[in-house]
Amino acid sequence: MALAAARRLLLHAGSRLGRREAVDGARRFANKRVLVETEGPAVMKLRNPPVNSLSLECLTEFTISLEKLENDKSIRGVILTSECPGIFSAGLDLLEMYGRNPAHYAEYWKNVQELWLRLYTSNMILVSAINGASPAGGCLLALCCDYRVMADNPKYTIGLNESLLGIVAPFWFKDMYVNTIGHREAERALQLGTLFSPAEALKVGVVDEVVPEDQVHSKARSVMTKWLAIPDHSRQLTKNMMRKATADNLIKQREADIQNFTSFISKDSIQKSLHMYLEKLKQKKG
Ligand SMILES: CC/C=C\C/C=C\CCCC/C=C/C(=O)SCCNC(=O)CCNC(=O)[C@H](O)C(C)(C)COP(=O)(O)OP(=O)(O)OC[C@H]1O[C@@H](n2cnc3c(N)ncnc32)[C@H](O)[C@@H]1OP(=O)(O)O
Repeated sequence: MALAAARRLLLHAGSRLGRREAVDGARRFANKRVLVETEGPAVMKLRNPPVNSLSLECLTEFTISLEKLENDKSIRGVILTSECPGIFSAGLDLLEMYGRNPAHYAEYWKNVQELWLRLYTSNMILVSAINGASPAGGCLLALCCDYRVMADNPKYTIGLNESLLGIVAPFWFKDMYVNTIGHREAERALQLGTLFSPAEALKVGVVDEVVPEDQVHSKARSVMTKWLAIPDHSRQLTKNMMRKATADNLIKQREADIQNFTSFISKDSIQKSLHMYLEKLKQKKG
């Protein structure tokens, strides 16, 4: 209920902002954690500092922005990137999965599923400009895209590292990984929780291209131009043919997946692992 109300408020605020900024001549709309520019190729920028973690609010704003873009028939493609220096996205917000109650876990997971289904089955062309670290849920966002361009900076890593946290990537994360890099590579990377450097990610196929950091956005734009030259109807039908079975696999068991997540994440042993991981992140500083 609370989330539905927040969603209505955000949609309303979003459309108000949209109108005001359009009057200013800049075609863009924004909510607090997601900025969308629709001048030229549409660009969606995550801005949830310090690390673009996907909190419930961030997920909601992201989903709403995507919905608005989908509803605008003049927008055929979106570049997904980050406004946080050095970070694409740190993935799901660990604080949404630690020390909360089962109802919260269920609500959070429903929203993670919702964003994934919308992104993965989007009719728009999605290109990610990966300009920073992209672990776990950050990698998931990138994997939803039709093409991934990553900055050539060895400090940036990408991959599904869940097993390093003592948690397990859900079957639909795994399915998408397998679809992208093949069964053997996915099996190894998932068990080891591998975070790939840009060069390794390119080699294994997690990303499609690695370019110097200052060229990530221009490359993403030129990729978009190429993809926009393909007729929408044939490209969309082809995308749907490639992705539908994977999305349907979650759709047919969404409720069971929410139950699985809630009971798994509520376990004392899992909460303990998350606590240790969060402590490790804190200690990294000191
Ligand atoms: C049987 C199975 C059934 C169902 C499945 C069940 C459950 C499992 C599914 C769960 C799937 C999970 C997916 C995820 O995405 S989990 C999140 C994984 N993310 C990570 O591991 C990234 C962790 N972060 C980092 O490695 C670094 O922070 C990063 C991104 C490289 C940036 O480094 P740096 O710039 O040095 O910044 P800091 O580390 O100092 O971080 C700053 C600040 O942010 C906090 N923080 C970092 N990441 C997160 C996060 N993901 N969520 C929340 N908060 C995060 C960090 O703690 C610091 O906080 P502080 O208060 O100390 O300032």
